[in-house]
Amino acid sequence: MTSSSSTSQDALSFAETSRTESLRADALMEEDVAWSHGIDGERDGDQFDRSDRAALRRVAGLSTELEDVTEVEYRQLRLERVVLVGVWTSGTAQDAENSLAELAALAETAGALVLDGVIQRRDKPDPATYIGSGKANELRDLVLESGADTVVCDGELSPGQLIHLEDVAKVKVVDRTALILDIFAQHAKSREGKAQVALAQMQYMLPRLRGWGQSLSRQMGGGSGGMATRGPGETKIETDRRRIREKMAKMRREIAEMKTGREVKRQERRRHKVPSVAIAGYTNAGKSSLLNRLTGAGVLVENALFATLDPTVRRAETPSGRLYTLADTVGFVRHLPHHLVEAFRSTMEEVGESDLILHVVDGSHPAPEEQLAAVREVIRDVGAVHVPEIVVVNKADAADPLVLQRLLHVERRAIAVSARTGSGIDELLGIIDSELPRPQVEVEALLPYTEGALVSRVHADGEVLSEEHTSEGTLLRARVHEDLAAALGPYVPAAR
Ligand SMILES: Nc1nc2c(ncn2[C@@H]2O[C@H](COP(=O)(O)OP(=O)(O)OP(=O)(O)O)[C@@H](O)[C@H]2O)c(=O)[nH]1
Ligand SMILES: [Mg+2]
Repeated sequence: MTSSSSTSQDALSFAETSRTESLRADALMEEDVAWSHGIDGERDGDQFDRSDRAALRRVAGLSTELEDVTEVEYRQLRLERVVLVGVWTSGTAQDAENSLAELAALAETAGALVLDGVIQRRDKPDPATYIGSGKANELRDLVLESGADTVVCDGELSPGQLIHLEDVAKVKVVDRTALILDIFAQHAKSREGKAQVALAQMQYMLPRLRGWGQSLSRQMGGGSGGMATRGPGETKIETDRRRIREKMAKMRREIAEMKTGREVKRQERRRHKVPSVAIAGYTNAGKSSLLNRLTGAGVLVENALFATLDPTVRRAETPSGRLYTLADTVGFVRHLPHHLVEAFRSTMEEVGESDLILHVVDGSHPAPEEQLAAVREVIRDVGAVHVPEIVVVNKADAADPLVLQRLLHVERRAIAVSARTGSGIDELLGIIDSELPRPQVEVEALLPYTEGALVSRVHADGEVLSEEHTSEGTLLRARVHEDLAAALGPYVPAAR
């Protein structure tokens, strides 16, 4: 390391420059915002503390890279070595451990290496430091020992809590919400998905700007020549907030437009009376795998949380030959930040408007019942309670047979399958067939052989009860929708 690089490393005091949201703010607000590049001195009386933090840094050589890292690179750099912290307020010790194990999976999904995890028993999180000042000191030791560069808390922390805990731990502190948002940002593929995530991030960020007021412009600093351009903190915060709000309003309009487009498509499906099935479930339950199994579609399957963020709708056919659509959905997770639920509501509405929900749960997970409950809460949240639900206990190949038995016993309408081996899939297809709404009108029609297309339509959209090839044409008895019944009208024999 040259001396110049260590100087700039000092300037980029770790804890202060590294809040996910502050750089995110930079990225979200794009290049039209000229951040001031102040480095030092915005918060007086903090100088010693800050050099202290710089001394604690364990990751070498970041300073030179930081100036032009992309968001993703930033995250990989920053969420490299993490220590997890949970506050256990209710439930059993096992519940607390499961929750922290899930946080570890989330952190790994975000690209972090989990070094350690601690759980603290408290009646409620400490208003100042989340875990209490004594524990915060212990945490600091743990951070030092393990060489972690980040602490991830299993909850949503107030801006004040984040700052206090950072002051003690002397490394960056992020909460579960920020982590989920980060993963969402990484995985969203469609324009709408990306826009929704960006909006949720801004929403999350907005109230936290004030808490960081005095040091925000310094946090934004990345260059070594920034001191001269430093602006007055509070005024700048106000400008930033206004710009973020403007950007959010614009984004909301754009999302509304995109939603109209999707609504049109959905109405088209409804007009054609194609029944729809939504695959919902906890993240990593195997929803995409099941979709693949059921339709042979090549949907991304990853052993990562939130591999799917954009709704994927596939055409499928029941064993009896009826067409329906099968939609993959975003995975649910406990403590999904409420504004994120809001942001994803449009995606989840699809679930509410489907004819059947396949609620996939990972049978090999330590607490599948909890996952079921968490997902149902969201299903209730988006007003989809009226939609019939089949519980699909997946990963039967890897699950404890006793757990499977228990789930199938408790859940009234449940089936155990393995998307991996294919076991239970035929039975599931049969259930889908019988659960899908049936066309209402029963007709008999004699279709001349020139009307092959209409015959095909009856097969695809309706339910053929009998079919006979006569000398005059195809004699069909079928249940069909009103539209199709009208189309068949001319061929319905006047008298039997
Ligand atoms: N053993 C076993 N593993 C499975 C089965 N189905 C899926 N998996 C694995 O579980 C992991 C998650 O599968 P996905 O289909 O991506 O899960 P998902 O519910 O779509 O996940 P998200 O989109 O991230 O919410 C992958 O590693 C799959 O290979 C199964 O039946 N048995
Ligand atoms: Mg998926």
